[in-house]
Amino acid sequence: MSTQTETIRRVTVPQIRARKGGEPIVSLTAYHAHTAAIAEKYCDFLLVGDSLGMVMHGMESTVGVPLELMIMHGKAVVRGTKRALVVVDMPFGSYEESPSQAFRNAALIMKETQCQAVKLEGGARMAETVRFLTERGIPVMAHIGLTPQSTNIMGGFKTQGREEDSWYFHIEDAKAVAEAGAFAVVVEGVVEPLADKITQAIDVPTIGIGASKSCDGQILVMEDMLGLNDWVPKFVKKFGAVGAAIEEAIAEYAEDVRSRAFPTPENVYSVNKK
Ligand SMILES: Nc1nc(=O)c2c([nH]1)NC[C@@H]1CN(c3ccc(C(=O)N[C@@H](CCC(=O)O)C(=O)O)cc3)CN21
Ligand SMILES: CC(C)C(=O)C(=O)O
Repeated sequence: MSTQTETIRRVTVPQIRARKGGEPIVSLTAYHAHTAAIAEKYCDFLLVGDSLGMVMHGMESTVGVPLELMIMHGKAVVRGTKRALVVVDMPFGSYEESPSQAFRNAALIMKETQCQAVKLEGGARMAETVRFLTERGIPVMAHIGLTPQSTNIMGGFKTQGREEDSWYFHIEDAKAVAEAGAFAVVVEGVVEPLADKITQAIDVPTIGIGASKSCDGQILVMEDMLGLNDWVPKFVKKFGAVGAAIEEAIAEYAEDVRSRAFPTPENVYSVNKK
């Protein structure tokens, strides 16, 4: 009898990179082991996004998210999955200072969580860091357009590229990170013709969120597309009504507790018969 167990291989970075111009790449954010296990049945990669600070922890932006929180949720998602590539976001303040700061924290994220790649925000200004990490064994997913960690500079979460004269800079950002070795680029919150131009300008996949179907793949915050959050950005399509389903179940539970309809005999332990 063979003692070898069948190993389920995770999707790899080169496999994602090779999907440029092919079948759209499917991805979602994931913050917990159980939802990640469901999502990986249908997704090519899962992102432990720093949006978790807002979605799970009630923060007003992603600026306050600590590295430890990213590591904690990264571990949960890696433990809960077998097949999907897992990317963990580098939080604000953990990588911008220097390439060596970025390497130290990215290596910590990878060692602690066993994820396959990290994501960081920024275009041309982060190209040197993207190259530094990639050359040292850390795959990097870049993130351009609307970069939420810069909310205090932008004065909110503002759609980018509404003025045509700004397109050049976004396209240069995409080229800079792709040439520096990023294996994919998240393009967030940009007008459709710009998303199209960015996708055509680089030879690695673009992963769109609020960036139209021109991109090589799509990502959404899982809670948004499930219909768990009341307010969602315009670019979200709600594919479910999970918030309503949770409320219905909790209301029924409360009613059953108050009327003593729950627990029922099936939910109660019995004494051993002598
Ligand atoms: N739940 C959730 N979903 C997300 O997609 C998400 C987060 N949180 N947190 C981190 C960032 C922030 N994101 C956001 C948040 C708000 C808008 C927003 O208010 N957009 C306006 C457009 C404003 C404009 O046109 O300038 C909208 O009406 O959709 C966009 C992206 C995307 N990310
Ligand atoms: C919205 C996605 C792309 C993200 O960066 C996040 O979840 O933090």
